[in-house]
Amino acid sequence: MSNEDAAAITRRGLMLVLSSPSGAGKTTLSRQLLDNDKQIQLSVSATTRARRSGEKDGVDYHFVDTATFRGMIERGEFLEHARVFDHFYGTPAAPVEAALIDGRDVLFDIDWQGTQQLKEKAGSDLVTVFILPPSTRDLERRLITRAQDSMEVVQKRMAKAADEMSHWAEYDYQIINRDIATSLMELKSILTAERLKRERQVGLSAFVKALREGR
Ligand SMILES: Nc1nc2c(ncn2[C@@H]2O[C@H](COP(=O)(O)OP(=O)(O)O)[C@@H](O)[C@H]2O)c(=O)[nH]1
Ligand SMILES: Nc1ncnc2c1ncn2[C@@H]1O[C@H](COP(=O)(O)OP(=O)(O)O)[C@@H](O)[C@H]1O
Repeated sequence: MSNEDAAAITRRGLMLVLSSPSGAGKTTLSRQLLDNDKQIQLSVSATTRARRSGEKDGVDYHFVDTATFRGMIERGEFLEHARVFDHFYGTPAAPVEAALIDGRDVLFDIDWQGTQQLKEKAGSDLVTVFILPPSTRDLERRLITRAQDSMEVVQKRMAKAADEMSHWAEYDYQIINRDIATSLMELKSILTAERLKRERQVGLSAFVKALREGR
């Protein structure tokens, strides 16, 4: 390797997990990060919940029925799966493995149960971020203005928010999502710093060796 190869230093892909109570803004942040950064791709989960308007099958989620979901569990197709709000959600393993081998990063929008399962499997490849709302009132307002769920579902999600937030300290980083542009900048900063970690830049020793030898 010569000095001109700095841009080609091989890097190990990382797994970036975003969790939050429903309505805190992780879908919005994920979409903006994915638009901004072509080195990271979304892990598209399978779910048994109904599709919301504006959501696309295969893009936001793979929308499946319960029998299909159970079949996927039985065939060992999930990296992790959990029950959230009376529905099943799971992360298909194959696309994640393919991306990481390729040195691409993967973004996960999953709950604390899934994060714990991934921690056991992925260890140091995992970077976890918890998104908090600025206040309870903002959280409720966001769930209502999203206008995608019935009032009953909104109430259910509010009731579960305290539970979900009790897991905040299990995450590496916490972002309070007041203003979306600031939160996006903070998230991008985390990703940039994590990518620069020595242990992720697996091609670095060869690069430095070449530098020291004047090649
Ligand atoms: N464990 C796990 N949780 C997931 C997965 N996909 C989504 N979730 C979580 O399920 C919860 C509900 O997601 P969703 O129905 O899209 O509602 P939203 O978060 O309010 O937009 C959120 O906390 C998601 O992070 C998954 O594959 N595994
Ligand atoms: N920083 C923010 N300020 C105001 N509204 C926000 C902010 N972040 C997200 N929202 C809005 O709040 C609602 C819920 O956000 P969403 O990303 O769907 O949350 P989650 O995926 O965490 O359930 C959406 O209508 C979104 O446009």
